[in-house]
Amino acid sequence: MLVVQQLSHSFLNGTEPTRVLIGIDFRVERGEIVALLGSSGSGKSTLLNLMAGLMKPTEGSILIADRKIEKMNENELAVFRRTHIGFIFQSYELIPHLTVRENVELPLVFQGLKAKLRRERALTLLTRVGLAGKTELFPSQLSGGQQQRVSIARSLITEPAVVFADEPTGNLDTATESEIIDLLLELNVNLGITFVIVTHEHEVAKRTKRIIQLRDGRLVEPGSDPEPLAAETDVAGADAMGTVAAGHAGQNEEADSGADRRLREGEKR
Ligand SMILES: Nc1ncnc2c1ncn2[C@@H]1O[C@H](COP(=O)(O)OP(=O)(O)OP(=O)(O)O)[C@@H](O)[C@H]1O
Repeated sequence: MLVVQQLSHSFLNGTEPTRVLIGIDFRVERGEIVALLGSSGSGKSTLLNLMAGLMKPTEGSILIADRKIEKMNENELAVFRRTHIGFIFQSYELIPHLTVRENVELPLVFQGLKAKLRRERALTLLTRVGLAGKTELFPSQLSGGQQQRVSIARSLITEPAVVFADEPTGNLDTATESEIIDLLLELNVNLGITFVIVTHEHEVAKRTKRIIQLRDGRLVEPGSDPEPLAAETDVAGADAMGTVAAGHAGQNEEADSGADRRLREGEKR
């Protein structure tokens, strides 16, 4: 399903390569929900960027749905991300001048799906995440927790093989954080969605069935003492993944109607 094999990555700082990920090996099976836990600087964002194909690893391999991410070219990656990977960001990354429903429909516009079908699927998912009465509002009319529910519905609309949630509760208060994790767990159990939740918070990680912990670029062996983590938020990760949403703009030739065009233009702004 998701297989990370002997993954290492170095950044070139001046002439000296700095290794930030070293020999990472793990797999996430279909229908699993796992937390990728690590303190600031442990390498979470780098690993997420590699798994999403935003960077090529120095060594090793990543398979998602039996495709080798590091072997794909930019066009193949763009299509693969749109169809096989869902993203949930700390800062939601919703398009402000599109309605809640239009935001959720957006990934399907790029797949050329007919408006009626898109609408039906978006409404079904919005009902599923508890937003049946909010579909024609704009993101700014919703609370942070509700905006994150929209972003969760959007991440599921293409029925991706895996959903990467990058600090999904980083902007939320404790009670709302708990509700959002409840929703992810429920979607995992009842719809079989595969989630990888990237977090620096033990409280979030320990609610999942399995924790993959990173420390200084290496995986911590299960059973070893967890390291206390700094209470910092992962803005860098959300920013990096924001380029995924931005990367969609201009890649659509299939859409047909005025509504499609409005959605597309909305995303380019
Ligand atoms: N483009 C880059 N060039 C050089 N070094 C980098 C680059 N990006 C990240 N690093 C370094 O790689 C290490 C891991 O960074 P990364 O952002 O992956 O960690 P993180 O666990 O996501 O941290 P945070 O939670 O603070 O975002 C850090 O030491 C960081 O300074």
